[in-house]
Amino acid sequence: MAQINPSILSADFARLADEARAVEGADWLHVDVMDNHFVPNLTLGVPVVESLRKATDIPLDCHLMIEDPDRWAPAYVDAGAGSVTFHVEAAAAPVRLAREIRAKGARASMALKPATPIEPYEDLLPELDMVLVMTVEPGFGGQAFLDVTLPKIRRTRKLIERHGLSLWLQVDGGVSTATIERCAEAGADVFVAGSAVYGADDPAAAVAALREQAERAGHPTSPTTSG
Ligand SMILES: O=C(CO)[C@@H](O)[C@H](O)COP(=O)(O)O
Ligand SMILES: [Co+2]
Repeated sequence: MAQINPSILSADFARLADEARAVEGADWLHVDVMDNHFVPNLTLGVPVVESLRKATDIPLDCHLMIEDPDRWAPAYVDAGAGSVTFHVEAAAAPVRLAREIRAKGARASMALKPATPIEPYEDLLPELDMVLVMTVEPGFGGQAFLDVTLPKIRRTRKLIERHGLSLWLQVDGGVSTATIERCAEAGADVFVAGSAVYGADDPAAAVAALREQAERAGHPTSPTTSG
């Protein structure tokens, strides 16, 4: 089944608990952590993740857009994240970091900015539970989807298949009813959507519509779309 992860970056930060509950049919809640160094924007950190964990039953998918994730990522597992994504461009020791995240009980995920190729990191795939291919430059919600990332989604799906792995392949940035089919056809099976969900009159209905569209277009061999 295709998974839809609403990004709270597009939610009302003064009402985060309510905003989390507004999408309770969603698979994961995507939490964008930005440090104003790795990206030119600042959002939230460990205490907010701890509070969100208490406020909702949806598992938390923390996307760390921060420098030195080797140092900070484990604290997000302790705070209650079920999945922690670090940017490979920022990680000093990605294998060690992925192992540490998994050893602490969360899913480990590696993100790639639009211009970062997957091929140099092929050997890391068995250490991971998910790869995130960014479909906009990280830092802000509401940006236009970058079509130039579609070939990388396809190549990443092929590498996952070649290695016989059941990794999830997440896309994040500009995902909407206008772009989700292209992502699903290319092989993505986990879809982050911020403005397309929280900008809708009925966020829960927007999640359901996106999921249905992704499943119809889904790549036949991706583990989450083939049942
Ligand atoms: O990580 C990021 C942005 O850096 C995302 O998770 C955005 O929050 C997605 O927002 P939309 O592009 O869907 O509005
Ligand atoms: Co994100």
